[in-house]
Amino acid sequence: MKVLKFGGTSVGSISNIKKVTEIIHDGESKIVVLSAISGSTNKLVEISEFIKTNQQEESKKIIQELTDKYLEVTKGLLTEKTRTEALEKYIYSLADHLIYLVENELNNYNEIVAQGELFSTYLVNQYLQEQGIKSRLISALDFMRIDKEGEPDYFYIQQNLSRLLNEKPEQEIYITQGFICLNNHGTISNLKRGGSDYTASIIGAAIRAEEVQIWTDIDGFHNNDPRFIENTHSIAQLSFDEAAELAYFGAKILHPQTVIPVRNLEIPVRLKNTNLPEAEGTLICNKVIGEGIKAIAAKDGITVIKIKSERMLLAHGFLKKIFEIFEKYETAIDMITTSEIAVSLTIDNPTYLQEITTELLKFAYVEIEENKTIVCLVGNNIIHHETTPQLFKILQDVNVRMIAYGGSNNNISLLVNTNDKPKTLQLLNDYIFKLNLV
Ligand SMILES: Nc1ncnc2c1ncn2[C@@H]1O[C@H](COP(=O)(O)OP(=O)(O)O)[C@@H](O)[C@H]1O
Ligand SMILES: N[C@@H](CC(=O)OP(=O)(O)O)C(=O)O
Repeated sequence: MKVLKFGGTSVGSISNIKKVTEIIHDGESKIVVLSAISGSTNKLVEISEFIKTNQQEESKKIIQELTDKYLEVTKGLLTEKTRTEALEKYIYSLADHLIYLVENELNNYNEIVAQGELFSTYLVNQYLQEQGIKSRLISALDFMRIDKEGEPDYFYIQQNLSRLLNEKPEQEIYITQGFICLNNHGTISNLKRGGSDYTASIIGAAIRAEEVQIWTDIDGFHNNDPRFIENTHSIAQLSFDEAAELAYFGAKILHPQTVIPVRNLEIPVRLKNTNLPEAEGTLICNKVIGEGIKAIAAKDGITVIKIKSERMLLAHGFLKKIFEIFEKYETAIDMITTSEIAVSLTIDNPTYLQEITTELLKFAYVEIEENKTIVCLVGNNIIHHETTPQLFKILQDVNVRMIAYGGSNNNISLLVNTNDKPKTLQLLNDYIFKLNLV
């Protein structure tokens, strides 16, 4: 069985839902994971933010926009009166519920942001059934659960998912929600923004799927960020390691954790374009093909912490002391460079920056630099490849704050000012891809 995930844009309009239907209605039994209609999770997050600050008028305006969008898609998609009425009733009671939360200042973020996926799956399932397709909606809240560390609870997921699949076998399509889950207390939670890809790969691992497919609005993984660079191209094949590095370092097309559940089970992940199903897309699997730089990605919102101490010189245990502080505040470090008297490291989550700084100040000088971007070059055995030294030519044109080279054979990372990101991506693109260095 395959698992097919369709993102927000794929379910974001009537015409796209019809394209999704054509793709999934091929006679084979499958699990279909859907995200919320594009833009709706952002609106739900805004509602939650406005509840926090008790901005009732603003919240109600967004609730109205969401209601209008949901009604528009429903009316444009469904033709049977009873189904349309059931959906309309659902939409109005969702609006009433959200207004109730607003008026009573009840900010349950997790419950609010879950509504996008709950609606899109309900709608698409009704549409498929109206088309006479054998489709069944199974709620992610009946099987998808994370433990207290936030990791998928595979035993629970497998048991419950197989029970639900066996309850009504012989469906062509089992639809479920991406992103949402239960936590270890059994209350509603989620897999973090963009987490529907992760849902698909967790399900893929749980059922030992033949393949996990991620359908979006572009024909696979591109060699550079298409939002900043023109004429990027799709990469036919990436190894799990290469894809994981690119996703972690900002390639938005894939949630960073997606490859984790499927890597050891060797379940391939295929990235496909809903608007161009015939395009090959990108196959992510265990095979490593070629050497050298395959793609560039960039991750914003990086903070540098420079820790300086005269006594660092020859002082063993200095780094241990630093790392223990980051461990205490559960803050991951992405890049690190050292000199005789200073250590610079980067974090992408500044939640505990103040607390970390206070503890570091007890034994060192600390400088903080914000608004940095990690630009990451990825490819098999990149650090040994003969063409890689070419990339250092760009250093004369860009202000590079830090370089990580050799931490892994597949990755070279450069830290630059976020303002310089487009220029850096373009320069690298010109040097590497236009000059055909790979
Ligand atoms: N290296 C890359 N390759 C392909 N797409 C990328 C890359 N980096 C960023 N993107 C962006 O990722 C988008 C798809 O991801 P996303 O918006 O999360 O889709 P969905 O809503 O379908 O989950 C593309 O439209 C593209 O702009
Ligand atoms: N709807 C959620 C989950 C998700 O994965 O969405 P998308 O597949 O559209 O990136 C979000 O916006 O974060």
